[in-house]
Amino acid sequence: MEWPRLGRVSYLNCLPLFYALETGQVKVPAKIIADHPAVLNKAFRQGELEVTAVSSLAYGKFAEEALVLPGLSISCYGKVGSVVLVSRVPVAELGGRPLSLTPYSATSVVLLRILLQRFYHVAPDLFIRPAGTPPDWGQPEALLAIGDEALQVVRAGRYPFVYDLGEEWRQLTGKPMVFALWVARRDFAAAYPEELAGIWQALQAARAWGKRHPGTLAAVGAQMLGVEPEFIEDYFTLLNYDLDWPHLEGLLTFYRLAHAEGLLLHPVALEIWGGEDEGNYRLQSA
Ligand SMILES: C=C(O[C@@H]1C=C(C(=O)O)C=C[C@H]1O)C(=O)O
Repeated sequence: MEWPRLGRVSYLNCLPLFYALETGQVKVPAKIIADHPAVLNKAFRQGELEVTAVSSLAYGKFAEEALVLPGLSISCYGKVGSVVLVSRVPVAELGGRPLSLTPYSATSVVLLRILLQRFYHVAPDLFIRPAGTPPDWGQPEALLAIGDEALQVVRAGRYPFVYDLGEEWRQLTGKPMVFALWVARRDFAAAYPEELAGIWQALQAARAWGKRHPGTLAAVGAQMLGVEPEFIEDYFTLLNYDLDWPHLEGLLTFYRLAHAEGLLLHPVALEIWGGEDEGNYRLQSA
């Protein structure tokens, strides 16, 4: 086959995992494709990506088609910086008022709806802004943004009330928030286990490279976003790429609440790829 296609989120949040791959410091046997999470979710389902980051919520919907790569995620424990609700008024006053949702996310939209229903007890008038429009399109009272857009919206400081959804989730559940998982198509894992192992190892090696070079990542990220390196260095300390027990607990809690609120139609049977020789590991959300 041609080189497998490896999807990454096109935001700074993936720079610590991908910089070493994209600059050739670590070789990866795959073709890298960068896009918004919502686009990657869809491309994976359509068979256009063999391995990719997908929104955790999206995985919950099509778990039977995908295996989760072990030890990898896009997560936070507490503040994340790049998944935010910003508002002109306190969230408790948003009832019936227009709240714009990013078109690029799956997890964060459901996370926000869980928070609105269970935590804030308020029902704003939610609408999804069209792709390609700026975050304040339609002059909403409040808006949900993710990724670099979220970083920029917060920095611009035009909204007095800022709710970091990683932090809000921690306050509600005490758990890490897993925004995205890395998944492989089942047919690809079955037919090309060595290739998949090669991609997984490259991701781990690239991430280790990133940990050893925080100054380089901060400088590169700063240039991409047009901000000072210290800002990016601080931001990267908020992001976490592990998938340990606390993450899995956070993920299962997220699936359970999404299901309870009618935002996910069924519980999720999670299956983590065991590598070339080990069996897969199965977990079931309540
Ligand atoms: C932490 C983030 O998490 C992201 C949020 C996602 C979602 O809401 O579906 C998916 C992937 C991540 O990019 C971010 O966007 O910065």
